[in-house]
Amino acid sequence: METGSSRIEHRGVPPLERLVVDASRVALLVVIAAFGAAALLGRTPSLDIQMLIYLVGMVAINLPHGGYEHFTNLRRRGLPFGARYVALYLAFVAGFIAFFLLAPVLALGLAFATAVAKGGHGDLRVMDAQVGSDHLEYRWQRFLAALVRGGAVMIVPLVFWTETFVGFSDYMLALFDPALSVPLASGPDVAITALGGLFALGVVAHLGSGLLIGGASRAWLLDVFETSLLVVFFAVVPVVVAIGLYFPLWYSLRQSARSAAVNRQLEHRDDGLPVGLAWAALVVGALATATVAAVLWVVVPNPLGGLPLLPGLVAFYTIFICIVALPHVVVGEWLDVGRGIWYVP
Ligand SMILES: CC1=C(/C=C/C(C)=C/C=C/C(C)=C/C=O)C(C)(C)CCC1
Repeated sequence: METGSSRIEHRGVPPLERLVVDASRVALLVVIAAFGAAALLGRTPSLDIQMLIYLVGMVAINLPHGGYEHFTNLRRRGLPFGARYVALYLAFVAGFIAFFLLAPVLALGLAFATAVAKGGHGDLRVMDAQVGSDHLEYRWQRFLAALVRGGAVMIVPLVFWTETFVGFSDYMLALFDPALSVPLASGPDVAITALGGLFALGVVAHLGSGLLIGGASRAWLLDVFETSLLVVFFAVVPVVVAIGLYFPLWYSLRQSARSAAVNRQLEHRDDGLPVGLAWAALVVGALATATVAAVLWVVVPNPLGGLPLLPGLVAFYTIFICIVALPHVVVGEWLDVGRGIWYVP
């Protein structure tokens, strides 16, 4: 089935959006160079600094962007639709919180899958809108592309930063029960090696099939570059910083470029809401998000996992963001068949 054509004319992409996409690539390159050089000099920043970078990147930059994405998705779509969307969203949030309380280890697996789905699916739509996806002709190719780009966010750091990855995963489980730990060793582990091997195979299958089907097109070459960039980024940059900078510097930047490109193509560029109402929608959204965090804090047995403040906050915030990110993907994209949060006309 033919699904993969780029739906926005790339030659006509206005410079600002192209600059923003370029900026996301440069940002990752700069971070790779900085942390690569620091590692060579034996001066990698302390874990405390890494956790601060994570919290600032995720709370101050990534979270507001998430609110903005819902706002741009829901505007002009009418009240009944918006109400259904919010109700479903809250149902998924409540369901995921309940899942964490009942089966924390499985729920943590779902949280990691959410990060993969959000990073991968979101990036696929950026390729459609900005980078080019002509080499992804079939649905299975698009699925593989999303799996590889999203997989880079979780599987590459699991392989290269195993101890920190497993350690923080245990911290996250400690919110629910301090005795729990992930069913993986912290050293070299068969399951981790197998997952890494499968991921490498996925990269080869994704880029190889793109080349066989579409030839060495500009879109394919850019895909090779960006996929390699993500893999190197998550291999070289310590995991806490890598994930803490990926979402603001890659995901949010590129989604804002995508939505700017899409808005430019839409007939009515204004949001159809009086200024006061747009403001109110954003404030209500922010308060609702804060309420989810407060509810989570109250229902979770140990909100900071009995840990010192910084690791406790990283663990709590990560569980929280995964809980609100799951419906972002499921309700905002998969169930919203008419448009979806990563809309590309
Ligand atoms: C595994 C792991 C982490 C997990 C991060 C995750 C799972 C982030 C998810 C973010 C999402 C879903 C953002 C959406 O906008 C940390 C805390 C970096 C610490 C190191 C190990």
